[in-house]
Amino acid sequence: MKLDIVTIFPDYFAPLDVSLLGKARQRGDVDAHVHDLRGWAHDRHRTVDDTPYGGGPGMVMKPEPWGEALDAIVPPGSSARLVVPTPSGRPFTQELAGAYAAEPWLVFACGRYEGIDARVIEDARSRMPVDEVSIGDYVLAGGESAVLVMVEAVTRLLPGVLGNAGSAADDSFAPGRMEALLEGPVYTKPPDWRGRPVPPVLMSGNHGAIARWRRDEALRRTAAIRPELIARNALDDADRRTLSE
Ligand SMILES: CN1CCC[C@H](Cn2ccc3ccc(-c4n[nH]c(N)c4C#N)cc32)C1
Repeated sequence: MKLDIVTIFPDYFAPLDVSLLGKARQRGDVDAHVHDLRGWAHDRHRTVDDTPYGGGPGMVMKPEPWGEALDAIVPPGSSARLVVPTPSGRPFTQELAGAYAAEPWLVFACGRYEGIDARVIEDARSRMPVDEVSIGDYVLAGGESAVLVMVEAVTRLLPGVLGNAGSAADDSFAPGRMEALLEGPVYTKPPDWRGRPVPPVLMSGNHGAIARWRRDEALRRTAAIRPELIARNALDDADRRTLSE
């Protein structure tokens, strides 16, 4: 997968060089490049913002630097999808992360101030698919944190990145039977810690009983914390018994 990120804070993306994603980059599974938008701002002060037409608070990101940046990064006819984080975007979900993991090339545009001049998105839509996406119902100061979240959620789904292909398939919200259940509790050594034992079933070696216990814990947690998600799952009689307890 090819990733390009345009931002006025390139240092924000130092985390892309660590952990699993850093290894994926070193292996060549992910070809990621971070671009400083100010490289396409040609005045002495490298200006990327100006006052909003119609008045109002704050500043708006000028269209010219963005237009030149996207022209330079995405040549006409290439197959990039532009992803623009914004609080007014469609929700970023595990399903969308899975769709993005199948894309050959994602370009992320990190806005700041009050956002990017709307004509930048309009112009980009004339030559590539553009998604305006939100990572949640709260307001950040810019798009960089959202891009870090999306890049992690997407690249962990790429073959070989997690190093344990089964993990992503068992995620909450991953397609499949555990469609939208919250993760249950996890445990590791020691078997007893501060007088708190690990649930005995997890050390029983009975894989059927372990799977049932894990699903029951996920059902109970989901019913308690996100009851609206229960209906999104294919429940069997055993599930319904657990939820009726
Ligand atoms: C007061 N104003 C309101 C409009 C947005 C201004 C800050 N900002 C500028 C660019 C930009 C990009 C994303 C986000 C953002 N916030 N929350 C989310 N879930 C996001 C996502 N994805 C926020 C952003 C602040």
